[in-house]
Formats: sequence, structure tokens, C-alpha cells
Amino acid sequence: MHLPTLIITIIALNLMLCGVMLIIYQVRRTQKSFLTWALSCVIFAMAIMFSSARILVEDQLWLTIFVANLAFIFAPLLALHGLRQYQVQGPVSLKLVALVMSYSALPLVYLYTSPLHAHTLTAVICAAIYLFAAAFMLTIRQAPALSRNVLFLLFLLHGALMLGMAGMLVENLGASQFITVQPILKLMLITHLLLTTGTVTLFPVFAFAMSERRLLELVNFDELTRLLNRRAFFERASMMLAKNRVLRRPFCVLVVDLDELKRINDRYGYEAGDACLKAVADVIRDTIRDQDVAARIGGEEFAVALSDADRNQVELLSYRLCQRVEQQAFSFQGEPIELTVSIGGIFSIASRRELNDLLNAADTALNQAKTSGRNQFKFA
Ligand SMILES: Nc1nc2c(ncn2[C@@H]2O[C@H](COP(=O)(O)OP(=O)(O)OP(=O)(O)O)[C@@H](O)[C@H]2O)c(=O)[nH]1
Repeated sequence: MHLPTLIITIIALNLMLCGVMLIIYQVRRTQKSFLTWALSCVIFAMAIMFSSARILVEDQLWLTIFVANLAFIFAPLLALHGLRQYQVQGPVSLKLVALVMSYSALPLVYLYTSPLHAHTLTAVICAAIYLFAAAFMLTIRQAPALSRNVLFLLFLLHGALMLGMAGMLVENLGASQFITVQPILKLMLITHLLLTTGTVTLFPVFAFAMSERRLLELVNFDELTRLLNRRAFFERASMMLAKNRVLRRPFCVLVVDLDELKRINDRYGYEAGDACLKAVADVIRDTIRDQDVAARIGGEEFAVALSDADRNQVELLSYRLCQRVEQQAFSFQGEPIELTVSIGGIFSIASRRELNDLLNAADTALNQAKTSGRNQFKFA
């Protein structure tokens, strides 16, 4: 493609992307990142316009070199700031942006009459920003792996490209017509423009993938214990039950209840009670097998659905659960608290009983365990 046509296309694309970000921001007013990314697109388009204006206004170096280079640095900085805003989900300090901009502006003021030096400095600063952004992507642990890794690779590639560009510019510091002398530099410049536009295009995808994951967590998981919630338990355990029924495999449900939570709450406070529930959830998580499904289905009540386990295995697991909860040295704010659980369970092989029905039967067995003195398990 002819270079001027490509440049006009990239400017148009960035302005369109800015429009898309603004539309998303209209819908999601709480997400300031989209506004920041919109601004980043406009600044990038402006940077291209100003630097291309050199063909028309040769003597306006303060605009075509100084302002253009500052804008080339400002655009990726804003993009990175938007990513930080998205991750933190709240106000993010503009210190980093202000710092990089002021440290870039000072030398660029001296260098703007010497375009090659100014471009080299800009390329080095941009390389640092992209490499920093790549490292930053690795810290966003809660992001879905695919979109995070793609953005990481793009930033890394971009950082390497800018370093390569800086290297080539340094080699040409003596030449006056470097652009025409070095077609490879032109290619690098085009790749830079395309990479920037491509990366920003991915931001909304990345943002929505992260929101989707967060929403799924809220819908399926219990905030306090990080186990599944009641709704997700019914969904997954019902599927497990239906599959086991078809395959005529044993299916078992356990209801695990923390003993005397009311007394703990009354004596040590509600926060201590919460910590006890978390401790029991951790024991459950560490004791069950990978294929089992555990959830917090009520205030102090947990449920475990076990697939393909015989009665001996389930009794051993129930015994271990009681033993591990009782034997863990649990304390809250230095105060030791004795914890025990009672367990009710029921087996089912190829029976037509629904999950709710099985849970009710397990609950009846749990009541027997409670009335028989707690810290034990009973089966229906
Ligand atoms: N800390 C805390 N307490 C909770 C939570 N959900 C329910 N509870 C409390 O759990 C207590 C349950 O009381 P009960 O049903 O009498 O049961 P219990 O005191 O555990 O006694 P048993 O089950 O008979 O051993 C109530 O005091 C609830 O307020 C929670 O999320 N956190």
C-alpha cells in the first residue's frame, strides 16, 4: 500500500477506535479505562498527523518534531494507564504518566531541532513503556490466560521493535536523508503504527473477558470461602447425579455443618465465626478428591457431591473431615477456638431420587449426628 494512504487509513482507524471506546464508556460510566483508551487513540492519531505534517511545513519543527514525539510517547503511556485503571477498578495515580512525560519533554526541548536525535530518544522511551506494559500484563493474574498472553506478546514485540528502530536511528545519526536511505526503517515505522492500532483494538476484548470472568465468579462462588455457592452446586451436582445414574455408578452427597457457630459468634464475634467457616472450607477443599464438588450451601452448611466412591471411601473421607477440623490448631486473633463439624450423608446407585431429595435425606442424617453429640458422621 502507498505510504500516505496507509497513514490516512491508520489515522481513520484510530479515530474510529476512539469512537468505539467512547460508546462503550457511555454504557459503562464506571469504567474510566475506556475514556483513557479513547484519549490514547486520539493522541496517537494526532502524533501521526503532526509528524506527517513535516512534508507540508518544513520549518515548524516544534510541532512536527517536539509535539509529535511527545504525543508518540503520551499515547502508549495513556494506554498503559487505562490497563492499570481496569485492573485496580478505582482511582489510579497519574504519577507515572506525569513523571515519564516531564522527563521526556525536557530532553526533547533541546533535541527538537535535531530530528534524528529526537526520534531515537522517543523510540527508546517508547520501547521502555512497551516492555513495562508487557511485564505489567504478567501481573494481572485474574485475567483470562489467552487474552493476557496475546497482549503480553504484542507489547513485547513492540518493545523489541522500538529498540530495533532506535538502533537503526543511532546508526544513521550522521545521515540527513535517513528515511529514504533506510527502507527497513520505513517498514519498522509501518509495523509500529499497525501494532499500536492492533493492540488498542484488543483492549475492549481483554476488558470484556476479564469482566466475564469476574461475573462468573460472582455468580458461581461464595465470596467468603471461595467454594461454589448453592446455585452452582445444584447445577454441577445434578449433572454428576444424572451421569452416574446412566452409568449406574454410586453417587453420594454429604452435608457438613460447623458445630455451634452461634456460640462462637456470641463469644468471639461474627468475624471470628467467618474465619471459622473459612477454615472449615479449607479443610474440605484439601480433603476431597479433584472430581468431587464442594460448596457452601447455607450459612454454616457445606455440601460435597462425590462421584464413583464406595461406602468405605466415603466413610473414610467423612472420618478424615471430622478429624482434620478437630485437630487443626485454629485460633482467631491469638485466641484458640475449638472447631468440630457434624456430617450427614446419603448414597444413591441408579436411584430416581433428585438431588434436592437426596440433600433432604442427608440433612436428616446430619440432625441425627447433631443429636448424637456432634463431631461425627451418620448416613441415611
Ligand atoms: N459468622 C457467621 N455466622 C453465620 C453465618 N451464617 C450463619 N451464621 C450463624 O450461624 C448460626 C447458626 O446457628 P444454629 O443454627 O443455632 O447452629 P449452631 O449454633 O451452629 O449449632 P449446631 O448447628 O446445632 O451445632 C447463627 O447464629 C447464624 O447467625 C456467616 O456467614 N458467618
